[in-house]
Amino acid sequence: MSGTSAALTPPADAVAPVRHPDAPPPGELLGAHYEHCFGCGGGQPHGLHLQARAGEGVSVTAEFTVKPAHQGAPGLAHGGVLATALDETLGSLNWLLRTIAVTGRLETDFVRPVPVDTVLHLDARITAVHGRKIYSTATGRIGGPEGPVAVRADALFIEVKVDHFIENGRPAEIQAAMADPDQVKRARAFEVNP
Ligand SMILES: CCCCCCCCCCCCCC(=O)SCCNC(=O)CCNC(=O)[C@H](O)C(C)(C)COP(=O)(O)OP(=O)(O)OC[C@H]1O[C@@H](n2cnc3c(N)ncnc32)[C@H](O)[C@@H]1OP(=O)(O)O
Repeated sequence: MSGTSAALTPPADAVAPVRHPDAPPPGELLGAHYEHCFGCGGGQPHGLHLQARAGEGVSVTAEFTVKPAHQGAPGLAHGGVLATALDETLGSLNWLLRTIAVTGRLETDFVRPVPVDTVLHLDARITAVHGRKIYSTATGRIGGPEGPVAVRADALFIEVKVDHFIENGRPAEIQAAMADPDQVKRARAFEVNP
């Protein structure tokens, strides 16, 4: 069963997404937006270590290998972990717009069970933009990039300013991030008109 709620259907006056002229070229790895991100950071031992790569237009591809730490049922990936993989891949699309945005809504279909050691091949693209609202869709396939769909999602991301993190994040991590020149550089790469 699948279906997209009205909140994830772009309004009639939504526009097509525009790839930023300084977006990484197709094929380039995007890298982690934050070292301690559970989805993409190298500093999380049990994280997903998901690696996203710029695609054509406003699209990305990504891979995530399911590890024993990601189990829900014996030998199978936890659904919340698979939703995280979709969320992270969809979030990385904002590199291509150079916009900072957070997930407002994520609707996920779990189509097939995903065993431990499986490589999940993810593919995501932005479908429309309406003001601060960014509409996107993703699939995760198993057995190869052209294999059967195991999970899919539609999402709505909402554009925010860097202040969103500064005002809401725990001060210790915010101060550490702001003191790290690499982190500041990565945050800038997301900003519109830096
Ligand atoms: C220094 C560190 C830098 C790090 C940089 C990289 C970070 C990247 C991280 C990526 C990590 C991976 C990704 C992650 O894990 S991101 C982490 C998970 N997400 C969050 O924590 C977000 C929590 N939510 C919020 O902060 C607020 O609710 C936001 C900011 C989203 C909106 O509150 P705000 O007060 O700003 O805006 P608004 O309420 O006026 O709404 C605006 C418009 O949006 C529409 N709307 C809103 N919500 C929904 C909804 N649920 N369904 C349908 N529609 C919704 C709303 O109707 C309105 O539409 P319209 O009336 O205009 O038509």
